[in-house]
Amino acid sequence: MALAGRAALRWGARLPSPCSAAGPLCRPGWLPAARSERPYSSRDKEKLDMSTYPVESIRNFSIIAHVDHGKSTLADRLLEITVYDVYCWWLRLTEGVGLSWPGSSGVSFKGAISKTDHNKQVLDKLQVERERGITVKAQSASLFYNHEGINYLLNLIDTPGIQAQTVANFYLAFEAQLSIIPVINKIDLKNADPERVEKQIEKLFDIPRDECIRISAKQGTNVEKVLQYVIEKIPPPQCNTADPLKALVFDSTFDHYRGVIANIALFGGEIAKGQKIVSAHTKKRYEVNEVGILTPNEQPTHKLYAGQVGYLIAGMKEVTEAQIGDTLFLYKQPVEPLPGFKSAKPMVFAGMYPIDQTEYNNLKSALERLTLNDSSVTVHRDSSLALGAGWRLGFLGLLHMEVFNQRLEQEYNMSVILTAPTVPYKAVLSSAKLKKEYGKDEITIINPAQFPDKLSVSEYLEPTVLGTIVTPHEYIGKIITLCQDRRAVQKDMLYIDENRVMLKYLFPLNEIVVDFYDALKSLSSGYASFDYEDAGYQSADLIKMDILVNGNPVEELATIIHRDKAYAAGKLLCERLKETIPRQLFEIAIQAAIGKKIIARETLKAYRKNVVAKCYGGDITRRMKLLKRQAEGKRLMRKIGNVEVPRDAFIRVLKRETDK
Ligand SMILES: Nc1nc2c(ncn2[C@@H]2O[C@H](COP(=O)(O)OP(=O)(O)OP(=O)(O)O)[C@@H](O)[C@H]2O)c(=O)[nH]1
Repeated sequence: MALAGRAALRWGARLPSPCSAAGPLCRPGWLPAARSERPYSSRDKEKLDMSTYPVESIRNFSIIAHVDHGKSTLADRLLEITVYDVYCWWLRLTEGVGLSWPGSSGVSFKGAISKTDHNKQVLDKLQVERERGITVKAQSASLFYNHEGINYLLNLIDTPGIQAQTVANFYLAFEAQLSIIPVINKIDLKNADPERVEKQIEKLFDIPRDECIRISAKQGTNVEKVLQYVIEKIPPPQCNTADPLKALVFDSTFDHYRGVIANIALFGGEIAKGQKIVSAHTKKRYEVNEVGILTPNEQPTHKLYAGQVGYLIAGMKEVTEAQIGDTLFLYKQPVEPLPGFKSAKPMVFAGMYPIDQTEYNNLKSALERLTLNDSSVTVHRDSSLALGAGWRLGFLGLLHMEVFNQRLEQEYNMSVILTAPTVPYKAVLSSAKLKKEYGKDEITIINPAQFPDKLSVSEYLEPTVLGTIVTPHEYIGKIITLCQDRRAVQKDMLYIDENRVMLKYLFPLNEIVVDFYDALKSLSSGYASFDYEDAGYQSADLIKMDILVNGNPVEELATIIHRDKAYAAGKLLCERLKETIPRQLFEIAIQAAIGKKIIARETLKAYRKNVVAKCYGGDITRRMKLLKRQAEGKRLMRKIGNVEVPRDAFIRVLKRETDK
C-alpha cells in the first residue's frame, strides 16, 4: 500500500496509533465505496493516481484573516480531519488482514499530521515562521475528503499574515465574485461574543448573519462544517482535461538539491513526467521530471489533471526561469497565456549591503534564491560610497523586511548591513537640468541618498494609506490622539454596534510602517484591529535628515522625514543611538542634521574597556579566550570614521515604542 513503507519514511509527519484515532472520528459514513476511488495506486507505490478526481470533485480555497486570528491553526485542523478520513479508509481496507496502522510501529505516514503539539502549524514550514508564530509564505495543501459518499479534492492555500490588509482583500475577493464563507474563530475564549461579531459582519460586509460558521480552530469545534461549506458553496474550477495543457505558475521555491520547484494550477489539460513543456514567459523548453501534489509535503503523482493544484520539477536551474504568473504549455501546442498576477506593491524600501564586499557574489545568489521564494520582495542594484555595492530592496512592511533579513541569516548564513527603511516618496522637479537628467518631470525616491534639493523641486509628495481601525469605544480617546500624533486626518467614524467603533483615517504611510500597529495594540490592550489600503500621494513638506557620529554621516540612518517631525525624531534617534553604541576610548558626538544645520546632539563619554584586566597578566589561555571573544564582538560592528557601531543598530534605534 502506498501510504506506508519505504516511501512513507520520507514524509516527516506522523499519525497516532489506531487506538487513539479510532472512536468518534472514525465514522462509517465517511468510508469510500470502493478502493478504485482512492488516489493511491497499487501499480506504483511511490506515486498517487489523481485521475479519480475529476474537475467536479475539486474545490480550491484559501483562508483570509488578520494576523493571529488562527488561519494556520484552522489549516492544521483541516489537515487533521482529512487525514483521519484516509485513516478510516485504511482501517476498512485492511480489515481482517491483521495489518496494524503504520503510526503504531513508529513508521511515519506521508502527508498526514497528528494531533500532537509537535505538529502545530504544519503549513508554517520555515524556521522563522515557527519562531515568530506568523505565516510568512503561503503554502498549499491538497486535502482528500469524503462528503456524502463522494470523494473530494480540496486545495487549501494558507495565506501569509504579514500584511494588515484583510478588509482590502475581502473587497478584492468580492469584486472577483469569489464565494466567501464567513468563519468566526476562537469561540472557546471566555470573552468571545460571536453574536456581536455576526452583527458586525452583517453591518460591514452585508453578509447575512446566519451564513457565518462559529468555530474554535484550537479545539476543533465545527471545523468539519467549514469543509462542508467549502464543498457546498464554492463552485468547482471551470476547466477541462481534454483541452491543451495550460498551467499557471503561482509560486516557486528553490531546493538546493533539486533546483526550482514550481507550484502550478492546471487551467486545462494534464501533465506528466517526460512531457516537453514551454514557458510562455521565457519561451524556454523543458522536460518534466516530476509532478505531484502538496500534502503539504511534496507527494509525487503519475499525472496532474485540469483543476488540480500541485508542483512540477522540470530541470529549471536558474531561479529566474520560474516566474510567478508564468503560463506553461506543451511543446508545439501553444495556448493564450493566463493573465498572471498583479505584483504586490512594495511599501518600504531599504538598502542591503554585504558586510564585507568579498561576500557580494554569495549574497547576490542568496538574494536571488530567497526572492524566488518570496516574490513580493523587489530588488534593484544600488551602491553607496560608504557601504560599497549592494541593492535596494522593496518590502510589504517593516515586519516583512525583518523576516526577510532573518531568513537570509538562518537559511543562507548571510549577515548584511540594512539601511533605515523609507517609503517611496516623489518629487516634482523644477530644475531643467534634473528633468533632462532623469528624462521626466516627476521622480520616485526610494533612497534618501537620491533626495533632490528643495531648490530643484516644486513639490514633494508622500504616499498615503486609508487606515481602518475597529476598537471598543473606551479606547477612542487614546486612539484619536495616537492618530493625530501620526499626522493622520479623520475621514469617518461609525458605531458598528453599541460599544464598537470603526474609525477611518488617512495616514502618511511612513507614519505607520514602523511601529503604529504595536502602539495601537498596546494602548487598546490588544483589542483594536488595524487594516489599510493604498490611498495615493499627497503634497508634503519633506526634508532629508542625516545622523552624524563624530562628524561622519551614518548612511544607514539617513532618513526622509516631514519637517514638523524632524526635531523630535532627530533628538530621539540621537538618544537611542547613544544607548546602542558602546562607549569607546574617546568621546563621541552623536548629532542629527538637516543640511549643515545641527538640530540635536548627544555626547557619549569615553570609556576604556580593558578586557584582559581580570587576568592579572597571568593565565595566557584565559587571556587568549577573552581577546578572541572581543574579536568576535568586533565582527558584529561597523566602523563609522573611527567609531564602532553595532550593525543592527538602526532597527533597534528606529523601533521607538516596541524596543523599550
Ligand atoms: N483560544 C483559541 N486560540 C486560538 C484559536 N485558534 C487559534 N488560536 C491561537 O491564536 C494564535 C494565532 O494562531 P495562528 O493560527 O498562528 O494565527 P494566524 O492567523 O495563522 O497568524 P499569522 O500567520 O501570523 O497571520 C495561536 O496562539 C493559536 O493557538 C481558537 O480557536 N481558540
